[in-house]
Amino acid sequence: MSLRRPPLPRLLLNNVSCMRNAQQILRHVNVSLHDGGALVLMGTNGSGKSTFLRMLAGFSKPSAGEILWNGHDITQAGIFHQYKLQLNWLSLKDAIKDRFTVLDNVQWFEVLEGKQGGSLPALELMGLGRLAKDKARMLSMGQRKRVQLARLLAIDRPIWLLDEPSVALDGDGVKLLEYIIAEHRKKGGIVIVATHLPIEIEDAMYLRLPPRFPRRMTLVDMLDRGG
Ligand SMILES: Nc1ncnc2c1ncn2[C@@H]1O[C@H](COP(=O)(O)OP(=O)(O)OP(=O)(O)O)[C@@H](O)[C@H]1O
Repeated sequence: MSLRRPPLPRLLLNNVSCMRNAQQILRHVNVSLHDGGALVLMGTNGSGKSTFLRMLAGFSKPSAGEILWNGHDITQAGIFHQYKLQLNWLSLKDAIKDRFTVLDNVQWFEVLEGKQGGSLPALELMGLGRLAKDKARMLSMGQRKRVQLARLLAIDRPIWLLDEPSVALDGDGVKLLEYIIAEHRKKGGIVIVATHLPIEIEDAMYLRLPPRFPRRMTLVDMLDRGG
């Protein structure tokens, strides 16, 4: 009988902490993700969800602990070079150029990736096929978010880091988002989502980040008391 070692997690956060502006934002976070895994980050405003994603994207480094990809520390230059090619990052800043067409706004990302032919089908899946030739300045907020989601599909990298991906989406848009996340995971992709809004992701791990400051009385509390 051969004893096989369990596979390494694709991503492992080992006792990770993170400082910003000399303040401790994240403390002792431990997470392991295998192919097809999903993690949902929840927490109040300022609790550190975006900081968590930024650290995974390599924009900031852990102040303690380590982030391992295939068992290698992502902060090592040679490893980071390979690791960053695995990442697809969706943030509140959409990097959409208003002067260019909706299709161009997806296609450029695809071309930079050395790929072709995926942009129009991705826009069609997101319900924007009809607008592909229009200038991006015509888009509503929800449509801009759908363009960002079309980019995820056209670029097609394994690790998705999604910061508030459902903001501005209508009900159908959220269903589409949930669908593409599920399909991505079926192919072995990993999805990490920071969100305030409810999202259905089967068998996802949930990490609720603690508030960073004691909660003070707010206008909402006063209104509640008055009612
Ligand atoms: N560029 C920065 N420099 C220093 N501190 C920052 C910076 N950006 C954010 N912070 C601080 O880090 C903390 C966590 O911010 P972060 O954006 O990660 O929270 P969040 O959970 O994503 O919040 P939200 O729900 O409002 O998006 C906040 O207290 C914030 O003041």
